[in-house]
Amino acid sequence: MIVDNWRDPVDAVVVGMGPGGEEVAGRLADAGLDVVGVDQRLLGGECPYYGCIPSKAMVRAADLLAEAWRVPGMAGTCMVEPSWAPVARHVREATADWSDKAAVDRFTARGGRFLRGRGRITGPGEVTVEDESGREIVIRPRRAIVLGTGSEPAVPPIPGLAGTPFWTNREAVAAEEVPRSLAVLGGGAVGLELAQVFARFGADVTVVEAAPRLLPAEEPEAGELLLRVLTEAGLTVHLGSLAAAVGHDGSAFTVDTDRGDRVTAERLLVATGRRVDVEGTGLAALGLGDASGLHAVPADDRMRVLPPLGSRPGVWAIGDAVGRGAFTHVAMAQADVAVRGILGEGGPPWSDRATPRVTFTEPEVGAVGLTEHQAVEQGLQVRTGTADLRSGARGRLHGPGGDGFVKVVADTAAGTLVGATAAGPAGAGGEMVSALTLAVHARVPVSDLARVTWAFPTFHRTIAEAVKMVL
Ligand SMILES: Cc1cc2nc3c(=O)[nH]c(=O)nc-3n(C[C@H](O)[C@H](O)[C@H](O)COP(=O)(O)OP(=O)(O)OC[C@H]3O[C@@H](n4cnc5c(N)ncnc54)[C@H](O)[C@@H]3O)c2cc1C
Ligand SMILES: NC(=O)c1ccc[n+]([C@@H]2O[C@H](COP(=O)([O-])OP(=O)(O)OC[C@H]3O[C@@H](n4cnc5c(N)ncnc54)[C@H](O)[C@@H]3O)[C@@H](O)[C@H]2O)c1
Repeated sequence: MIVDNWRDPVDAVVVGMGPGGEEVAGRLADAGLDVVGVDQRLLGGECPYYGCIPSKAMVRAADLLAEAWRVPGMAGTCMVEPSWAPVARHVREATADWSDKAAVDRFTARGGRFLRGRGRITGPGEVTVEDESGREIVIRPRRAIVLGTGSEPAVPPIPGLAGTPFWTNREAVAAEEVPRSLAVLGGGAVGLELAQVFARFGADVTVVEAAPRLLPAEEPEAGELLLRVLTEAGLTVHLGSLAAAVGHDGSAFTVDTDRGDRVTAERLLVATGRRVDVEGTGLAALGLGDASGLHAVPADDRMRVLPPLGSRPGVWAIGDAVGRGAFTHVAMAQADVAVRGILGEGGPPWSDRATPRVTFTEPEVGAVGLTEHQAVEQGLQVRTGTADLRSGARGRLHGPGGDGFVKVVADTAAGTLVGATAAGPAGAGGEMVSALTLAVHARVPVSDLARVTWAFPTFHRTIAEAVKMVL
């Protein structure tokens, strides 16, 4: 093993160059700091290569098909022959064929230096990177170590699963063909977005979800609506079902659930959440307890793991690794807080009070802040209002695919919204929730919201109907 000390002065080392790490490293480089960005895989992380970008390219194609199927009865006749080839091509283009050359060039053009390898903290103020040739490089930055190590698919220890050719999101987005049948473990965002895509392209899809409803982290109304729409479209959904055993005979998977159901499918997608490799960050070298027992990197609301002390650089952590929302916009917002901290600028700390999240199924489910259940659990006096999208003119006109609702959660003592959900046709749920995000973020009094003039005939006029109920 060759161990080398990094010779040039370094101000900051960013370990993990996903959307969060890339933002921190790029902005610090822009500010004139000597920055080394380290990633063991691709500069850009999960989102551009295996997550948001390829999955949304696939969702867009599937939505186009669904709209075309709605032409009969509303706009004439339409012959649609789904083909996966252009989708696979679009995904390859959108991911630059899983090459980060352009991203590395962009980063180095900003003055950063990129090191491909696995980094870990090996002592106070010290990061050791094992590069692809096995060489260990020790870097002692003067100002900051930033952990942006993200998350990876969590694969449950289901008997028989290990060693089978199952898919996670990483294989699913690289699919060159649509499987005849697909079993999906997990009815969260990853599972449902991809389940609907493959079903729309002709796969016979079965979803196995452990919780009693789909999208269990969101309002129950969202899960109920998705269940109805997906089962009407021919998907099979097993709720409250844990996969107890998996088998693979060389051509097909079997999944046996704890409720005695057996699902057989050509492909199996495991979409049961994400895991953070806390131990792999080397946190224990900072004396931060037994890192192997932690599910996320502990950071305060300034994204600090350890503040700078004397000549010792501070340690910051951002993104999926800190376990406070696994979304690209969360990683970017936390990156902004960390950058301001490292550069000694002021500004607000991180808050998830008005963090939006969108599941790009159809109905598309946008949500912000607290669900009703979470608000009650926090001891708030809660009033909710729910209005069907079809109670408005636009929803009624829309025809097939127009299912949706707006639900608002008000804190009656404060007189403001603390959470909201907007579900609607592809594109609409996420866009409708933008207005609600602003309302939660800016703590707009419900009495003011009730006086807003919303354009006619839009889906978002349904917000007015829901808000009336919490006045
Ligand atoms: C299928 C799918 C769809 C998604 N869709 C959306 C969406 O539509 N909208 C949205 O907001 N979010 C979406 N997400 C979530 C989003 O991708 C993540 O929240 C986001 O990528 C997190 O960014 P990050 O910077 O924290 O880390 P990541 O993107 O996870 O990147 C971490 C990087 O760190 C590297 N790394 C880890 N450990 C080390 C180490 N020890 N040394 C060196 N490098 C290391 C990894 O190789 C990786 O490149 C989706 C996720 C998936 C799986
Ligand atoms: N549109 C988006 O913004 C988007 C899209 C995809 C993913 N993401 C992010 O990535 C994260 C991970 O997504 P995900 O869908 O993998 O995780 P998730 O945690 O959202 O959902 C996983 C689901 O799997 C279920 N589950 C767990 N173990 C199971 C088992 N053994 N058998 C059956 N079901 C089981 C859980 O009950 C849960 O509903 C999300 O929380 C989200 O933050 C975001």
